[in-house]
Amino acid sequence: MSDLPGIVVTGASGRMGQMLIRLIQDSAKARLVGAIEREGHDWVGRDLGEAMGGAANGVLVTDDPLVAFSGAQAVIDFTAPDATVAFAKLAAQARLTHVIGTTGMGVDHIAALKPCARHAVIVRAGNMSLGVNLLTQLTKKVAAALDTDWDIEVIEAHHNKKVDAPSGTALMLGEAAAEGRGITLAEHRESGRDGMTGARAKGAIGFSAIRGGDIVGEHDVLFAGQGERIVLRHIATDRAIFARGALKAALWGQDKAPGEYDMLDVLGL
Ligand SMILES: NC(=O)C1=CN([C@@H]2O[C@H](COP(=O)(O)OP(=O)(O)OC[C@H]3O[C@@H](n4cnc5c(N)ncnc54)[C@H](O)[C@@H]3O)[C@@H](O)[C@H]2O)C=CC1
Ligand SMILES: O=C(O)C1=N[C@H](C(=O)O)C[C@H](O)C1
Repeated sequence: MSDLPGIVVTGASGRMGQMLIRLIQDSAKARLVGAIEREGHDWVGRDLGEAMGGAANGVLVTDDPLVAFSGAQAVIDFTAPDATVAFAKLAAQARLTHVIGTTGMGVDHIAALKPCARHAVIVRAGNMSLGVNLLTQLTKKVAAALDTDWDIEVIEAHHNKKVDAPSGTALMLGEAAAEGRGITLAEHRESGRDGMTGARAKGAIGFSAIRGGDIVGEHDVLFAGQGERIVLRHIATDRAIFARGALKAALWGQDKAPGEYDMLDVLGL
């Protein structure tokens, strides 16, 4: 039996699930000990390696988190909000580090994580990449330097299968801009313009979402002034950047006290 932390991946057949499984299998710092899919999914009960179109790897895909979590040290979860809350309760009982990449979480979902974080480490971020997390810091700094004569818009583009908008990353960037300005995003958020919207509210932080094709994820933070504009941009071309961040978070969490953390904590930014 290896001493390397054992990791479970939820949403194993998903875009991020498969990326994570490949990364962990190739890693010298962790081992893959479980794979979870939703009840009724045709991968459940199958060997994971074969389900992914390769050689058998001895990991059976299960829809039972209790089975998968026994003997694990961390779970990496890129699924859907309700599923993530259910996983958080079980991960807390098993004292596993829970890395949450799932976006589209509402206030109730986020509130439900609080009691879980009393028992286990939770690392949650709408974007696990180094580049985006650094961009949040730059956004905060620029927003702090400019007054409300500068309109702030977060523009994001993603593939045509994405189900939530604005993206988790866009919301992180919007929160960073709000923090820099010393306001709350909840009170100044403007999104979903259509029809006779009226003029832009001074001081609003706006969101625009593009969906199409296979775009991995692109984010601009636009500061639009009179006669000049500043654009801070991140372009993701490979989902591996998110998977690498998530694995880093799972390993980082192994010696931390229970609580809620984000990627700024993990990356030391
Ligand atoms: N934080 C970050 O860095 C990133 C976050 N994401 C987010 O991760 C989530 C997943 O993204 P994708 O992999 O592109 O989606 P996807 O749709 O390809 O995969 C989601 C998987 O979760 C599975 N699933 C749903 N409910 C489940 C349940 N109750 N139990 C087990 N499995 C369940 C689905 O069957 C599917 O295989 C989205 O919320 C997305 O926005 C995606 C990329 C990066
Ligand atoms: O759904 C995606 O694909 C992505 N989701 C995250 C988000 O909502 O920001 C991160 C990344 O942009 C890809």
